[in-house]
Amino acid sequence: MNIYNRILKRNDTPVVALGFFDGFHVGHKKVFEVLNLNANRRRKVVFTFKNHPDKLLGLDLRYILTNSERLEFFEKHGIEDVYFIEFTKEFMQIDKDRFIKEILIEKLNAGLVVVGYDFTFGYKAEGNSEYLCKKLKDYGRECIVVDPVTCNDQVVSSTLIRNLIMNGNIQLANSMLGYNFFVNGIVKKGNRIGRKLGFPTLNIRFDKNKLVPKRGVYVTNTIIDSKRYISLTNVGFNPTVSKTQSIKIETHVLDFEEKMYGKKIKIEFIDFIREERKFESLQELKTQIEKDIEYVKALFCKATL
Ligand SMILES: Cc1cc2nc3c(=O)[nH]c(=O)nc-3n(C[C@H](O)[C@H](O)[C@H](O)COP(=O)(O)O)c2cc1C
Ligand SMILES: Nc1ncnc2c1ncn2[C@@H]1O[C@H](COP(=O)(O)OP(=O)(O)OP(=O)(O)O)[C@@H](O)[C@H]1O
Repeated sequence: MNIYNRILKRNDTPVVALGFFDGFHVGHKKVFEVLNLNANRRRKVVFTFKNHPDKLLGLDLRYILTNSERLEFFEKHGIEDVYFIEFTKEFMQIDKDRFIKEILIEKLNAGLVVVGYDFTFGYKAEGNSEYLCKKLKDYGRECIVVDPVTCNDQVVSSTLIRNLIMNGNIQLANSMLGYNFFVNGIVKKGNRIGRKLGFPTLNIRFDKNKLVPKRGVYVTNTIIDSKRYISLTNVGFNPTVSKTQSIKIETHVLDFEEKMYGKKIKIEFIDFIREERKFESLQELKTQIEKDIEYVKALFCKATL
């Protein structure tokens, strides 16, 4: 897959999907399915931004997928060329008609454009999918608008999924994503209290733009060297043992003892177990973690019956 940071003039007539696609949820997947089905041997292209437009407008936004994870999803779904553009104050000034004429027609030479029902574009998001298709047809180009994809009677969106994850509603978020929400990280040194407690944990360093689930304890899968292990993950400040205000993600992997510093792991979130609490003593924390582990072990026993 080619990644372009500038928009160069094309001579072929590619099929183009438009959007930010954070999370690559089931609605986004549908857009890509429609693109693939209608490509007819034309090159499959995505036009997207590196940074979310709302971030430039001052919103403190964390992403469901980091940029490299988002690019991986594009590649897995058949995309050949990505226009991965910085959303700047200058770009923001481009109005809807200039976007269609100068970018989609004169530069990308799009033969077909695929967007979802709620796609907006151009200065102040004044263009919508209906306007886009009408104009593209005037230029003799094809355009398809994908109907809203729903889950549990709700229209799926990146914003909704971010809120579910931030509120600990991982199961519904995962249904809407079509895969388990995950955080990739590199194992770093912790305070080495876990080992003393009898529950060693892998503490991770992760992308500062990655969305972090609500503080608490989760049932997770940890993927190490392509192997999947059942694990329990704590997201929070470890208030029982520390005064830090920076959020930590650490996972206790069941039946796993290896040294891991510097290695890459992936933590997939399955379900929220409980809030993170400040315990009066290490012994109370230890007793609670023992209960958490019993709870998770019982879950997986039932699952294998
Ligand atoms: C399953 C699990 C649940 C945890 N729950 C809490 C909690 O409720 N409150 C808390 O202060 N720390 C909690 N922790 C974090 C522990 O304080 C932390 O793992 C321990 O201090 C070891 O940290 P270290 O790896 O930096 O040495 C939890 C950790 C795990 C693995
Ligand atoms: N549920 C959905 N069904 C069909 N198409 C969708 C759905 N959600 C998004 N799309 C389409 O996917 C493309 C990328 O959308 P975008 O990145 O804005 O995601 P979003 O989920 O709509 O995000 P937000 O919550 O910020 O509105 C757009 O063309 C959009 O219309």
